[in-house]
Amino acid sequence: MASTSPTIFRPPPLHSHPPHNPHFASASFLWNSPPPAATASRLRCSVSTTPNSSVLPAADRTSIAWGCEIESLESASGLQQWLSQSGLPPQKMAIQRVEVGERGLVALKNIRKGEKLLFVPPSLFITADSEWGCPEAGDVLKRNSVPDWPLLATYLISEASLMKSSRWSDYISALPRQPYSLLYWTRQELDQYLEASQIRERAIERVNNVVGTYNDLKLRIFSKHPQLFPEEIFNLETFKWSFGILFSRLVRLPSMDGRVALIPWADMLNHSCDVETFLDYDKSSQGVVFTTDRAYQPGEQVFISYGKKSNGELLLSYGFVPKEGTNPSDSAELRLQIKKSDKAYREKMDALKKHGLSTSQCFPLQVTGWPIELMAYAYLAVSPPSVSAHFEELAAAASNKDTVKKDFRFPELDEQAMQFILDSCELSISKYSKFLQEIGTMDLDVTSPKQLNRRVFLKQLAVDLCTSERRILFRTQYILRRRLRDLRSGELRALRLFDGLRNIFK
Ligand SMILES: C[S@@+](CC[C@H](N)C(=O)[O-])C[C@H]1O[C@@H](n2cnc3c(N)ncnc32)[C@H](O)[C@@H]1O
Repeated sequence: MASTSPTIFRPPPLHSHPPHNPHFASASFLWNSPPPAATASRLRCSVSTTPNSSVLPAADRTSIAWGCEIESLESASGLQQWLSQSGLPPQKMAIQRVEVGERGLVALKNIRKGEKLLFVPPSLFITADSEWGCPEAGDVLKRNSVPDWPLLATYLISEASLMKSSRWSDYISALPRQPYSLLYWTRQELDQYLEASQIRERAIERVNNVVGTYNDLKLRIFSKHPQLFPEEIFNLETFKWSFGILFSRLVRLPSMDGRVALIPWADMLNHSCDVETFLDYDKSSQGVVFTTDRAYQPGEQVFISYGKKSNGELLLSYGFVPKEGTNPSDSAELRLQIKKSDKAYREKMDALKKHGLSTSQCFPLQVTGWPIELMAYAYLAVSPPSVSAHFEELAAAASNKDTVKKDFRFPELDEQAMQFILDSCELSISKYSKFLQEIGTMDLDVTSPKQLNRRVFLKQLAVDLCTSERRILFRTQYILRRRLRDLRSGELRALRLFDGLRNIFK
């Protein structure tokens, strides 16, 4: 895919574990064509540049002027009323305060296993084709071929700024004013709390992409149409909000060719690692539905799955970490590095480069094992210069391209490769353990109770994430130690047998 823009929302790094469920969208957008010369149309939109400051408590003046505090159910009841007036059929669930996810959909009646629920009609979807309250702004973005994600981010801000005159006003009022997302962590918080986890780098990359996307839109479009996109409304703070909303609520609909959409009402469902059902468009009922994979009784919270995501990925996009040991899709990234002192360092680096890899590479570990790509990388790392003819083959196998043959075997390198992975694993465990020990004594150093609450909350998330990632590393360490022991005792037995035979022949 060619990009003419310096700002791209890069697809998530390629992993070799099974593809994630497609329904909750992952960010991936490219700006494909250069913007045509802007043709000034007659501008007649007016956006409210004086946010309703009465909505915000004094301490939050820098925050955005729409959305709600998630604990409040007032806007949720406004949302339910508007939805039923706008074509949402009667529901077996209602928005309530819940233990998992703060607000969620709770069963009002008995719900059977295998029942279809929701039936949100397409007229209630927000997509890249939705009509703009300010059509001129939408036209400018479309003329500039802005991809779906930044287009939707701008759309949300544009509609939010129209307040009551937007057709989505009741929906936007019920969106969280500050979505739980790593986008809201400062760089210092990311460095401090996620020091041991590879999610820190992904979060920094994501923040940079959002900032880059906003700067790009500003340079190419907003600055050329200041009447349509005033900076008081279209600024980094509001973009952080709209991207936070998209990361935590945008849905990819497999039955609509992977279209991405915000689906009011359906986006009130929280995630559970115990269910597998997901949102999709149902052609027969012409609406977004999901089919329950268990029964619910009145009063129980109803869940869907946001996809087979690790705890780190859930924290990154949705701002929560499931309880330790409850997520079968959990994984931890292990960094493997080829030492500069390696005699074949250059040759290995060149082979890796050819396949889009480098001499320092992360691979996902799960409690059930590790990918074949990691093993190939480890073989390459421990290969002596005498087997340089195989470097290219191993580098190709370490890349996660489906087309590459992966049936390599180097039994003579097995022990060294496993020891290499074990050493990297133990190094990583020591980083997690040091962090978890230090965070217990970390000074929260704040004066306001609001700040203190936030710190305690972030600290807990960091502890939960690091504990779950370290657990996977411990499991990997255990398996590797056992295999190495078996390998060594097998070799020892073979050696004893050989000695025995030699003695007989003597
Ligand atoms: C699609 S929205 C679901 C509705 C959301 N609870 C609300 O009140 O607007 C996704 C957000 O819900 C929360 N959430 C979803 N599943 C959760 C879970 N299992 N544990 C904690 N929070 C969860 C997170 O804040 C996440 O960013």
